[in-house]
Amino acid sequence: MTKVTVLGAAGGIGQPLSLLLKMSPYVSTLALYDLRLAPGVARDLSHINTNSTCKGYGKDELQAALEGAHVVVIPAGVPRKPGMTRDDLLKVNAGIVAGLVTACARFAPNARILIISNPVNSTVPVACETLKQLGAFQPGKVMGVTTLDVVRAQTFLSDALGADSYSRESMKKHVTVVGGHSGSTIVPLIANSTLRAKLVSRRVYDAYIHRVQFGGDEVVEAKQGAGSATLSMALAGFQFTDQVLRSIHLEKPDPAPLPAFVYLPGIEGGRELQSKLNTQAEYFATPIELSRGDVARVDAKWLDSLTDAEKKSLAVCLGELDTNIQKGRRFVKSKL
Ligand SMILES: NC(=O)C1=CN([C@@H]2O[C@H](COP(=O)(O)OP(=O)(O)OC[C@H]3O[C@@H](n4cnc5c(N)ncnc54)[C@H](O)[C@@H]3O)[C@@H](O)[C@H]2O)C=CC1
Ligand SMILES: O=C([O-])CC(=O)C(=O)O
Repeated sequence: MTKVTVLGAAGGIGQPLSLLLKMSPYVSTLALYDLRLAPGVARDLSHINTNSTCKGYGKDELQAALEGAHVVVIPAGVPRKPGMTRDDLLKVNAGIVAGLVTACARFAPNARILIISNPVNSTVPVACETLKQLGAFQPGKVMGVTTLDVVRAQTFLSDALGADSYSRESMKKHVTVVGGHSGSTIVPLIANSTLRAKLVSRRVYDAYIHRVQFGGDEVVEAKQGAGSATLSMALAGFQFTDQVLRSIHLEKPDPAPLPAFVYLPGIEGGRELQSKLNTQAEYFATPIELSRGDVARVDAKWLDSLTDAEKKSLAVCLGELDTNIQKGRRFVKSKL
């Protein structure tokens, strides 16, 4: 019996994400919370003939939505409009995330908390620092969701190589993304040297990296002020949640293929990764090992096979990432 709670469930991401979760065999109770419309969205989904129950909770029902939750997914918060950076969202979204994780600490203290709300590079530090202050921080249970970068990196790699010869599905084993979730903090890594060489010889490598890093802008501009990626994000958010759910449910789940943005000092292998990266940045998106739904270890193996171009991207990423992290930290400190 697994209860999943979505906070921000009536939004552009929340609705399709909830639909996908309603289809999951690993979810028995789906709780949808939002300041508006959640009971309506939940009633709609509750007519679907899968085995989970689905209930909506309004503004004053956060406690009931969270009680007993094993996994809490947070897509609550404002999205970008053209001309804005993700950083511009921090002022509003930091307060929303801090408020919601405070409620998680009270009502679902052992739930895994999956944070989608932007800017992830700062909202994850906001969540972790808030939980630390409450004495409720369990580092392996807080994960920033950077899966959309991975999904894009795979799709765009197939496009850049020629989708006729290189299917999108087959790209899953060849590329991942580390770093953070905005602009140049997004660092795609192509593990397959033959594919990498093909991109370089076609002179499309730099354009490919740029497209992955700024894929969010493409959608924001195309939606002309009506928000940012919602459907591809719902799929990405579902893929990541599914990875966590499989780790909770299955005796021998497949190794987790998707990275997460996590607090390194609190996780086995994290300090080693930090020291190998030679960085002060305590939060970083990296491949993870899950155990019963919690991040048990982070992996530094990928560092051994970086190309010069990837090393350069990583250096740029680390410079910017720590600034984003400190902004999140400062927000929490300013509320003391
Ligand atoms: N991690 C990632 O890769 C991505 C993150 N995002 C981010 O996800 C967030 C949500 O995006 P959309 O769904 O498009 O926005 P949206 O505006 O369509 O939906 C957000 C929902 O959050 C709700 N909400 C606001 N404050 C709340 C609170 N305190 N408690 C519960 N619900 C609350 C709103 O009522 C709304 O229904 C944005 O911050 C966006 O930037 C978007 C795409 C990708
Ligand atoms: O670009 C945005 O604001 C939304 C987002 O994080 C993405 O699509 O990657």
